[in-house]
Amino acid sequence: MARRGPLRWWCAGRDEDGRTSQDDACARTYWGVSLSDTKIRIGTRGSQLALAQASEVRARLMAAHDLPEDAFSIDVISTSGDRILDRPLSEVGGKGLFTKEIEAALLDDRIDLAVHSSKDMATGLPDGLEISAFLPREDVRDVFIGRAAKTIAELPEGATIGSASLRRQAMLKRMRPDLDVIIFRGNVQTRLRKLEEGQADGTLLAMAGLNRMDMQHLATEILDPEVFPPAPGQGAICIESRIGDERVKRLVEAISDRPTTIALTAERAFLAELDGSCRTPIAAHARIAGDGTLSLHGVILTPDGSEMHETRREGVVEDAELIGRLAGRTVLEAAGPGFFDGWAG
Ligand SMILES: NCc1[nH]cc(CCC(=O)O)c1CC(=O)O
Repeated sequence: MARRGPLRWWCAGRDEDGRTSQDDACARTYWGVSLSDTKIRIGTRGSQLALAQASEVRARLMAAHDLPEDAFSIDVISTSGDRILDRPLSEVGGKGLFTKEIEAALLDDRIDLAVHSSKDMATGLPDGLEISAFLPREDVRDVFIGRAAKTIAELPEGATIGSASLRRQAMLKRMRPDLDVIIFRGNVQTRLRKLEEGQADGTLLAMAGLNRMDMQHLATEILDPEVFPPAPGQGAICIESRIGDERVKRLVEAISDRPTTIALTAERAFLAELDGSCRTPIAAHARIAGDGTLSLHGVILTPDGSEMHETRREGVVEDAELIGRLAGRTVLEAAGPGFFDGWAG
């Protein structure tokens, strides 16, 4: 892959007297390469949540490597998922929608690393790219934001709930078959505006996103992940980069979180085993207990919630991938061959 010039890295270095200067004389040597004029380009979507996540990555990298803010640029890339707002994701082509254009920028060497919500990432990445780090996981739970009532249980008969997530729709329908779920696409701000306009009596969002935008006060009910398990990867920011880009690899290694990486390995293996896309309601939640045991809760449902298969599996963290795969196989077997027919389309 073509690389831009020498491996130099812009750095507002400090000389011995603490003065800040930017010339080569002050450039520190970083992993044997001189720090000079090249910024680390962070690619991200442009939503408020995406920008909050990109800033968090930048802040962690600055702290881990003692770098100034302007050693980085945050480059906003618009994705088809941001532009197509009138159809559910499952109809327009699934998970790749929020990542395709950003991955193209990585492959073209227009950015150096991409910041994503892990739950928006397909299990198969384009050739040449890898997930090089998972950040420490935020709250994994879903929340209900209600207008007609504070909790799902208290909603009036036949209330309308806005959501674009098949998983949330299926689990809601399972709890309350009388509810009417309508498509709510768009970023968090768009969905909240639709709710305010009265287009629905409530919506469901991830606590993690609200926390990152300092909007946690909007939640009227926090849902128990045992009863309402999250999407695989929910609450975890990941960094995607080019395979073989040693500079980025070493840069992000310092902010990678091991427990999150292990949990996400299990959840994403579960998803991969089910060949999960946005067309399949799938939930998965992996945790590491105090004694170091990894446990995974995996669920699949029909979109109307009428049928659900779940499994729980435990093991050692080294078996994260295997635990996810076996859990996937277990629910597939329980569901039987006809489960995905008819609606998986
Ligand atoms: N598909 C949108 C999306 N992707 C990740 C999050 C939340 C943040 C996270 O899970 O890390 C959201 C919004 C939501 O579901 O409320």
